[in-house]
Amino acid sequence: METMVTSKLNVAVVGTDTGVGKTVVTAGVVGWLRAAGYDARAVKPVQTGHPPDDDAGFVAAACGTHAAATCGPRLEPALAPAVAADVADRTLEYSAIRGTCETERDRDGPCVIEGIGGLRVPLADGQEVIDLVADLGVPAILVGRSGLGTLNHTALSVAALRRRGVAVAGVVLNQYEGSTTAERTNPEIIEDMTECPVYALSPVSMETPEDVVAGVREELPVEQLLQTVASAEADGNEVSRNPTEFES
Ligand SMILES: Nc1ncnc2c1ncn2[C@@H]1O[C@H](COP(=O)(O)OP(=O)(O)OP(=O)(O)O)[C@@H](O)[C@H]1O
Ligand SMILES: C[C@H](N)[C@@H](CCCCCC(=O)O)NC(=O)O
Ligand SMILES: [Mg+2]
Repeated sequence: METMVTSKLNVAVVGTDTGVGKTVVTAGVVGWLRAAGYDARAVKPVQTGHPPDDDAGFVAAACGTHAAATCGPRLEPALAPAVAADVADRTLEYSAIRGTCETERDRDGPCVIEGIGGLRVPLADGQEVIDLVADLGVPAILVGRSGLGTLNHTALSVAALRRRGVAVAGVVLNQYEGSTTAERTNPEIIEDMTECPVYALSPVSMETPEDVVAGVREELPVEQLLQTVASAEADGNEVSRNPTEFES
């Protein structure tokens, strides 16, 4: 399959919640792009829960170079950025956060912006994660859980992104094992509900950060996913494809 990825591919990897796998998917996408010869870089607009949380550090380690990721302000409280800033008596400025992401978006090479928690997470100055994604004008990949409960979270998140004019290039149902009826039926139901391409990412080895890149590349059709991103970015529309074949 000819790679349609352009050197200027930009995408936001957002989630239905915190802890759903945005960093794992980001590491896999950036790792795939860098292995394909693109100077791809992830940007974490704000990192809270730091330490120990360090998403940019994880992506950099997974890709074997600090050039693979960068991070905005880091705050210690494991809370929404606006709340963490309040608790830690720090000041966050939305314009600065947005400016950093715009600089990364406009540099040469693909840019992968990772969200913070889910979409309605307060960032700064009354702005939320979804406002940043909309302001950056890039398509999104939505990462969600695979099991019971994800229909609601995923459909609500896709609707919120669309209401803001954000093209949803695909949904990644993470840690998919197909071990429950909900898991097995969710991908096609979500495709019907959202008309988004749905990709299932199985559990991958987290032994080392590098394992994650190899695992995601093995489990996720990254090239196909990035082609839907490239199409969505090129014409701002969303792409749909034939219903996914999942054993049920
Ligand atoms: N496909 C996977 N296979 C195995 N473990 C996974 C997978 N995806 C996520 N995990 C586990 O879930 C944890 C949380 O994933 P991740 O850090 O990517 O979530 P996140 O959405 O980026 O969270 P945050 O909102 O804090 O940024 C990982 O540290 C890992 O332990
Ligand atoms: C601490 C977590 N890791 C995450 C913050 C998640 C905020 C969730 C807020 C909420 O939805 O209740 N921070 C981050 O992704 O930088
Ligand atoms: Mg993360």
